[in-house]
Amino acid sequence: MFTQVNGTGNAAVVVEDIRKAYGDLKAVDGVSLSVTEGEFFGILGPNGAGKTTTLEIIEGLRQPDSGSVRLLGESPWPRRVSLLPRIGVQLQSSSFFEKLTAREQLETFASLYGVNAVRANEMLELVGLADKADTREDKLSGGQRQRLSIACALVHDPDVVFLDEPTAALDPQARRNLWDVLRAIQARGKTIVYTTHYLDEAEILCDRVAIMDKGRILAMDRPAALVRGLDAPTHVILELGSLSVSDATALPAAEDVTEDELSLTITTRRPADTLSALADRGALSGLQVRTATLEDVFLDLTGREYRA
Ligand SMILES: Nc1ncnc2c1ncn2[C@@H]1O[C@H](COP(=O)(O)OP(=O)(O)OP(=O)(O)O)[C@@H](O)[C@H]1O
Repeated sequence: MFTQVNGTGNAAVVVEDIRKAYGDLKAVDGVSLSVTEGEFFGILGPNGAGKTTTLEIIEGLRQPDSGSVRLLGESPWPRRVSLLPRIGVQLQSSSFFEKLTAREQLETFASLYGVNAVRANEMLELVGLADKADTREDKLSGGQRQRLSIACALVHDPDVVFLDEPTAALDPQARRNLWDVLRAIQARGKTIVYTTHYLDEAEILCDRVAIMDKGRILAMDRPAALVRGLDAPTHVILELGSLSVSDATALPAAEDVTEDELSLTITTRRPADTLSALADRGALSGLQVRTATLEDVFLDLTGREYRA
């Protein structure tokens, strides 16, 4: 009934060649992907890349012009009621019931799904809002409201959770708190499909990512595999004065050495060799190591600097 993906498990989502145009604009231009059950899958890309449109087509909220989607083995379009209890959807702009507290919002969603209201408290715990249970939604901070909307998407214990830019517009601390929530959701065995324009975040959270630009997927793999595939050099940065430029240049695998008023930077493609030689010399003071990131992958794929 489900399609096997690389023999690792069942496919929760299978998308084949979906397209959606708005007039002349090809918002989604031939996207194919599959997501395995239990996987944390990220759809990444700058504003306007087509992430939301892709997600909404998978969720069954939008009809593609062509192509096919299987969600938990079923076609989500036209709207399929049997799928609704099995999927949780958090939209970019979440709407709540007016004048209800956080707990009441969740209890209302729970009752719509015929779920025991006890789940409301569990969800408040999961998203770290237990102490805000009796606070009205319009009195919550932006980050707390995001977490409440995720709790609402989860209250009926769906198998697949869709989150559209859940960490957008959050301050760094709130983003990190939400990462813990997302990890906790995955630890419960849920499949997560989420969009973000934060490449650094996706690199940390996702099992696999699809990098989108202008309606197309440019690359899809584990973040580490995408970065490794670049064969980009590592920068080993030391405190100024820990080593002379000529000594640094003579280190094994050192390709380039530069100095500025604060630090000495050694460029290498074999960081282990360079670092062990530095350790032998006791010259590791102020050590920082910078490897390539998904932003470098985006630059490599598009020839443009990544701008969220
Ligand atoms: N209903 C619509 N009518 C016309 N154009 C649309 C509509 N929805 C989206 N678009 C356009 O399609 C393109 C893709 O939009 P989409 O929202 O899918 O991108 P996105 O990657 O999610 O961007 P963002 O991060 O800004 O949400 C954009 O150029 C957008 O302006």
